[in-house]
Amino acid sequence: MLVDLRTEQAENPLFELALKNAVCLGKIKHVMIPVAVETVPLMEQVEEFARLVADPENHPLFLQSRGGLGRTSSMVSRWREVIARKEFEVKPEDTAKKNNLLPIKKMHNNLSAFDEYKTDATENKLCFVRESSHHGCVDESTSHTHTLPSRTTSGNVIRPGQSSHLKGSGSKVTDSFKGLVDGNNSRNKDQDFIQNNKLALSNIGLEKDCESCNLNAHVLKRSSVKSPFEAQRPGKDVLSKKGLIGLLKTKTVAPKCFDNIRVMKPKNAHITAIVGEESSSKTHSGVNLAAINRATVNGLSEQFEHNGWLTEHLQAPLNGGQKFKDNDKGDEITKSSEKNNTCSQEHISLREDENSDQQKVIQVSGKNWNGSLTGGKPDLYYEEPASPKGDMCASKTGVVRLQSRKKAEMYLVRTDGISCTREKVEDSTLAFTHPSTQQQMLMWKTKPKKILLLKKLGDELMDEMEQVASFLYYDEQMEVMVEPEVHDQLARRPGFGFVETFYNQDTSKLHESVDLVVCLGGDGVILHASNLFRTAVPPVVSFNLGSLGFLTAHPFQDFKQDLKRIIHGNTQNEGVYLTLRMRLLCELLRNGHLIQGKIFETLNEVVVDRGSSPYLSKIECYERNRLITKVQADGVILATPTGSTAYSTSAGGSMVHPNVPCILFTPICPHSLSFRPVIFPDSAILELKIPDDARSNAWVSFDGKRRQQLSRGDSVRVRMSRHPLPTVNKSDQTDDWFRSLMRCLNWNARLEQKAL
Ligand SMILES: NC(=O)c1ccc[n+]([C@@H]2O[C@H](COP(=O)([O-])OP(=O)(O)OC[C@H]3O[C@@H](n4cnc5c(N)ncnc54)[C@H](O)[C@@H]3O)[C@@H](O)[C@H]2O)c1
Ligand SMILES: Nc1ncnc2c1ncn2[C@@H]1O[C@H](COP(=O)(O)OP(=O)(O)OP(=O)(O)O)[C@@H](O)[C@H]1O
Repeated sequence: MLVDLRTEQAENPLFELALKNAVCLGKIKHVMIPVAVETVPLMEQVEEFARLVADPENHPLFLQSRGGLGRTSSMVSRWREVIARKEFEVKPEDTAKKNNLLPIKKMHNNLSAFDEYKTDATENKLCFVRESSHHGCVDESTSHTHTLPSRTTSGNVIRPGQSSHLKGSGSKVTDSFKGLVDGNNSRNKDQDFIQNNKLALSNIGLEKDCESCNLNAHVLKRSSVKSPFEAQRPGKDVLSKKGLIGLLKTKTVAPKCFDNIRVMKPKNAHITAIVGEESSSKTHSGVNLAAINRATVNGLSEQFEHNGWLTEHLQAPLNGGQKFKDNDKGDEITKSSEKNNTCSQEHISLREDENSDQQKVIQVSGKNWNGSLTGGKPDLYYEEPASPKGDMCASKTGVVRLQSRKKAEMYLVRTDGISCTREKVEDSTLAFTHPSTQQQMLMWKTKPKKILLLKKLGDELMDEMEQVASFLYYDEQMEVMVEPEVHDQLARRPGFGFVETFYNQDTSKLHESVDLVVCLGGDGVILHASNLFRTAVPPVVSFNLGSLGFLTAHPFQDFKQDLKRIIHGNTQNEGVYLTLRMRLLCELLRNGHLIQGKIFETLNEVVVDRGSSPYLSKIECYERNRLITKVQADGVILATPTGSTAYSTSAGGSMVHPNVPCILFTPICPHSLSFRPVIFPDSAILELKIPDDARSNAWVSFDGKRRQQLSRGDSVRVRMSRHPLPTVNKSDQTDDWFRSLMRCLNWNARLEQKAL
């Protein structure tokens, strides 16, 4: 069976022809699960795929799209999630025991969506393999923790192929899958489903590949990783060059040398497409994808005329019935056996009736095709005959010279420590497909209900608090929650009995009930809000009632209209923009061991300084256990992009747009002229340690609070937190940021130069 994810036309008309014919002859089942380019498959589509895999009648099964666009890998990785989740649902107790996991309900409480997929689908191993999908190969990857966003695409209908035995399977699919998920009495069916899918998974040789290329370094034991988020961080040796090279060695990839004719060939298949001539084709074991006796090549001539290579090289009329001649020299294009591809004696023949442009004939045949099998799995390959080695080109002097137009081909291997993908670089051109950071928009799926209203400390701003609270309760029918100290005052006032509160001592569950946080005050209130939410933070909207208010984008006088827009935005089909502000997760360590309860989330920065000691502080700085420098200074600031405009700026650090994923490393008065602030990527894991030979202890503080001493041998380990603080933009993230720079820091305010 061929499962086809394409929505676009195939580049290669031969492939389409071969496929149509094979389907008509009932030699292959062709199922379309269309996924638009640069989107990921919907869950129903993945479930449909899993169902197809579960049916042994569909084996061997090929999954194809077009290369380098990520659809096959998304499908495979989501497919694995489905199997894993399915397995967990079927035998939650066994699986949970095996993995030391919480039952799924409890997991819901404690973990986020992608945590839920922590199962034993690959026997606690995560390994990564992906064949280049440019070659229509079976594509494998295991990004278990990747919960890809589901997107609505047009034409998500799952269409069975023309093959009669597939007719009507579309509706059955959903039902049967539903049965598998819901019914207790379908337990055996469930187990078959899982078993068959797991079998298919092992058949594509993931474990084998890992072993064969000595990829132990890339295999993570899931059970040893407490949080899947942690698991996403590359371990020390996960990115080892040796491992990656080993992985690549096991993969054979046909060279791309013939851009405009690519013929997809399965193992042992014989592809022939002939107009007006009978040609027998053998049926081999395995998928008979392209076994074609006869095909009408409608419109082929036109397509070929527009296709570079052929247009250039096949202008001369060719003799009917003759083997295709290379230019006028009459050489038959024959590709001899290549060691790696074991593709021997394939012929590309193209015949054209001398007198008619309309009767171009193309014949592609391959003998002794062995395909390229890695770990026993079937691959589809493009048969790529030889192409001309260079291009004729006239120089200015009129001399015609031969210029090579072929650049070295390359792959891009990406890994996040768990999964690994290998992509062939199109036309050897390294390019970004999209920016890595984008503006985020908040749209409520259901209307928000509960609002946490915060104000700056003290008796100030009680009137403003009343105004906002009554607007939210009486006009917008919201539940309003305030801090205990404010509650003591507000709840006593007539008409404010509705306000609720919480226990300051335990705010760990606060994020589960609060939909939106409204802050009244300056930047300090937002820092305070950040401190209240140690894990996930609801969206925060802040009205400026402070002195500086760099982070408080909304003027207080607009509070009614802004809150309405935020609360009802989605019903008018327009969301509000958010800035996801990165926070830092900081852990205190003593002699390399975590100190219980000493974990902090900071929005601005963590500072290690000399405190009241008159001596220079000596701080060792490590990045992933690699000593990067010994600081001799008043201290070091590790700041987020949000914090870059606070203390870090005062110490000479750059001001960084809040959407840039990075960590700033800024020294405070370093006693070395060469020590300049640097910026690390957000993947950095930094550690600031007080060495044993330091003259004195140091101090550490988090957003200017929770200050504590660091003794010799103590350290603070800092990394990006998985929980950002989302702030609602007044306009958008860039506009808000520059407005704050100008309003609060008088950025680039200078009397303008007069004209001469
Ligand atoms: N020399 C300095 O610049 C210096 C010294 C100590 C602390 N701070 C900053 O103060 C922060 C704590 O703030 P606080 O309100 O609790 O103390 P605070 O009352 O001392 O306020 C410090 C000032 O920093 C401003 N500020 C806070 N976060 C900011 C940000 N992200 N961008 C721009 N300005 C910001 C505040 O508006 C306030 O005016 C610390 O996180 C630290 O960044 C700065
Ligand atoms: N509800 C609160 N509970 C406890 N501390 C708070 C609360 N609100 C603010 N703070 C703290 O009070 C201090 C002053 O906060 P404020 O909102 O006035 O900001 P600020 O830092 O002075 O900023 P700005 O310069 O923008 O006015 C900060 O240290 C802040 O962390």
